[in-house]
Parts: sequence; C-alpha cells; structure tokens
Amino acid sequence: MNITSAADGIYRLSANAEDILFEGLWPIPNGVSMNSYIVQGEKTAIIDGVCGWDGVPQTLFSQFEQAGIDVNSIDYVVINHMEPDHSGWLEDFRKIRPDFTIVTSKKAVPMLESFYGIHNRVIEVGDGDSLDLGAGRVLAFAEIPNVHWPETIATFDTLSGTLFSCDAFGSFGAISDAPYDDQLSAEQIEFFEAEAVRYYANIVAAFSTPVKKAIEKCGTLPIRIVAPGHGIVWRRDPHKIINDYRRYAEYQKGPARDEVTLIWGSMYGMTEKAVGPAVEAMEAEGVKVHVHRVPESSWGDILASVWTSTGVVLAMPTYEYKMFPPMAAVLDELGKKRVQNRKAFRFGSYGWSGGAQKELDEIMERLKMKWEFLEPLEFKGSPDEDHLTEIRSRCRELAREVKKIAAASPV
Ligand SMILES: Cc1cc2nc3c(=O)[nH]c(=O)nc-3n(C[C@H](O)[C@H](O)[C@H](O)COP(=O)(O)O)c2cc1C
Repeated sequence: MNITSAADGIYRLSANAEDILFEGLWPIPNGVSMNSYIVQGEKTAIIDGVCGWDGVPQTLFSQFEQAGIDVNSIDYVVINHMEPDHSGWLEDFRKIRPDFTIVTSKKAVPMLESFYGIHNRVIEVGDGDSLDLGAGRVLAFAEIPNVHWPETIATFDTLSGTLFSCDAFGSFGAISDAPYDDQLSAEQIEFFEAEAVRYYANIVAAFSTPVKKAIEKCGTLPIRIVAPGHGIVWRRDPHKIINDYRRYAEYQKGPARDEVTLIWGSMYGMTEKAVGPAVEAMEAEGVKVHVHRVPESSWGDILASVWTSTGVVLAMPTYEYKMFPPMAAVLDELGKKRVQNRKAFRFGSYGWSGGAQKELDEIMERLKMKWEFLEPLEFKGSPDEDHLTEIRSRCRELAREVKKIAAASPV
C-alpha cells in the first residue's frame, strides 16, 4: 500500500486486489491495482476511487493519513467512470466526509442515484467544461463514452499535463512500491506491457472503436503524464501506452502480430497426438506459438494471446454431434469481443459421424468473425502418419501466411 507524488500537488493513492476474479469473471494471477489521485490547488479534488470490497476503502483512508491529507479538505470527488471498482468506496467516504461535491458526466448522474442513492451536490460536466481548483490548477473534462461504460469521461490537469484516464490506458498487475514508468527496468515495463494486453483483451476489447475515438480526442491535449485507474503511471513516456492502446484497438479486426495461438482440447488424447507436430511445424517457420488447452487455460489468457495473434489453430474432437464444448464456449467469447479476420486452421478427431466442423462453421457465421480457414483436417480415431504430414504442411502454410500478412501491415 502506498501513496506517492506523481507531480507537484498530485498524489497517487492505490490499493491492490489479488485472489479475486476481476469483474467476477477474469482470473488476475498477478493482481490489479486500483488508483485514485488527489489533486491540490486552493481547493482539493480526488479523482476516481477504489472498490468497496472489505478493507479496501479503509486502505485508501489510511493513505490519506500517511500523506498528512485531512479527509475534510476534500472539496470535490471527480468520478470519471461509475464502475464500482472505482466508485464503490463512495458510501464509506460519505460516512466520514458527508459534504463533498461530486463532479461527473450527465450520464453518470442517474447511475449515482441507482447505485448509491446519491442525488445532491452533483455537478454535471462534459466536453469543454472545466473546474478551477485555484492556484493555477484547472481540470478540463472530455467525454470518452464506452471506454468502458457509456458515462465515462477523462479529466485533464492543465497545470501538470496529467491525463486521468480511468480505464483507458490501464493494465493489470499489482504494484508495490514503484508505480511510475521512470522507476522501472525494461523487464518490469515488459511485464506491465503483457499485463496491459491482458487487461485490454479482457476488459476493454469489445470497445475498441470507442478507444480509437478517445485516443483521437485526447491526442489533441498536451499530455505529459498518463495516470490511469489501474496500473502504472506513465510519465517518462506517456505516449507509449497511448500508442500501445492504439495498436491493441487495431488488433481487433486484424492483422495483429506475427504470432499464432493454438487452442486445443482432447478427451482421450487422439486429437492431442497432432498438437505437438502442429506446434513444431509452425515454430520451424520462426513464428511464436501460444498454446492453450481447454478447458484448463483461462478465457482471459486465451483471449489475450488470440488478441495479439494473426493466426489461430483450433484442435478439438467431435462431442455429441457438435464440437468439444469448452472450445465452443471460448469461440463464443472471442466472437463477442469481435476478434475478426484471423488466418486459421482446424483439425480434430471424431468417432463415427463428425459434427465439430459444422458447429465451427455456424459459430463463425453467427458471430460474423470473418476468419479465413485453410481446409480443415479430420481423422477417425487416431491420426496416422499421412494425417500428421498433412497437418504439419498446413500449419507451415499458415505460419508463412501469418508472417507475410503481419509484415505487410506492421502494427
Ligand atoms: C461423450 C462423447 C461423445 C461423442 N460424440 C461423438 C459424436 O457425436 N460423433 C462422433 O463422430 N464422435 C463422437 N465421439 C467420439 C470422439 O469424437 C472420438 O472418440 C475422438 O477420437 C475423441 O478425440 P479426443 O481423444 O481427441 O477427444 C464422442 C465421444 C465421447 C466421449
């Protein structure tokens, strides 16, 4: 738990959450930080909060004390985004500081009422509005709807050039005592890049078009620091995370990186016999291959690696005239996140009738995924040498295609 100074008059308070499923759904093996910022002019604002889980608001309040900040000095609470991982502490805060003013978007006002029964002392802000905190400190607001709920705004401190972006430009990964990019080694930055991809693919992915619009809008601001609601603060190179997010948004409709994700499932090891040869064939072409088994791998991990992959290989058998069910569930999730235009190949075993392929075709059609498949290869029972040779050959072809596509559109 820590409180640090992000810039003159700006403090970052943070609480980590670990051992939970984020949004009740996504595993976060490395945890997540929830960041809140205190901005001081003559008046004091707190921008974003943390969730209301047991003990988390108390952590935030004890950090106020550590920093010598009197809770009663808080005049404004700026709510960029109403999702309870940022606003859940409001009820606790109200108990110790009843007379603050909330600054938020028009669309957040009815949400304040429905989530927390709050309806007075609320100022509505939108594009072009600002809040003068005195001592030269003015907060400007920009609507960035659907990054990640419809009511979302970003707040920009014109004095320090700090963009408080809430869910935009965030990453997973708990943070101990070094929350700024200028304090981190290249390896640590790499860790947070991977955590940013997983955060993006799991949480923000479906809103990639709004993300692009938000980047366009915020791109006009003289940003010197990016201070998101999750993850590290970017002040040595604030445009790095903005450019990373621009790329992640492009990955949705592809192409992505020159990587392949192979997802496989197998009941009795028949399909599995071809997985190793498939991976080796693609790696021999110099392509990075991410391998996930269903249902063992989490959706979160699978989604993150498919998000960055231009190619996908699916390996699964037929099960009750359809495809192996956990594979169908994963594909359904990929379709809902609109992961489109992948180069793909599918192989798998069946016993008598087949049926997996038919369901795969239906899912692709229903979710309009536009994946371009090489001819699928199915085998009865165990694959023989000819099947394995053919699978190797198609995987090599896929890998070569992926390299060509990614090289032609570097993102
Ligand atoms: C519960 C169950 C349901 C199955 N349903 C079908 C089916 O509808 N059609 C078919 O052709 N094979 C079916 N099979 C046979 C499998 O597809 C076959 O055993 C295959 O080799 C399994 O491959 P795996 O070991 O990679 O899981 C079924 C097998 C099981 C265990």
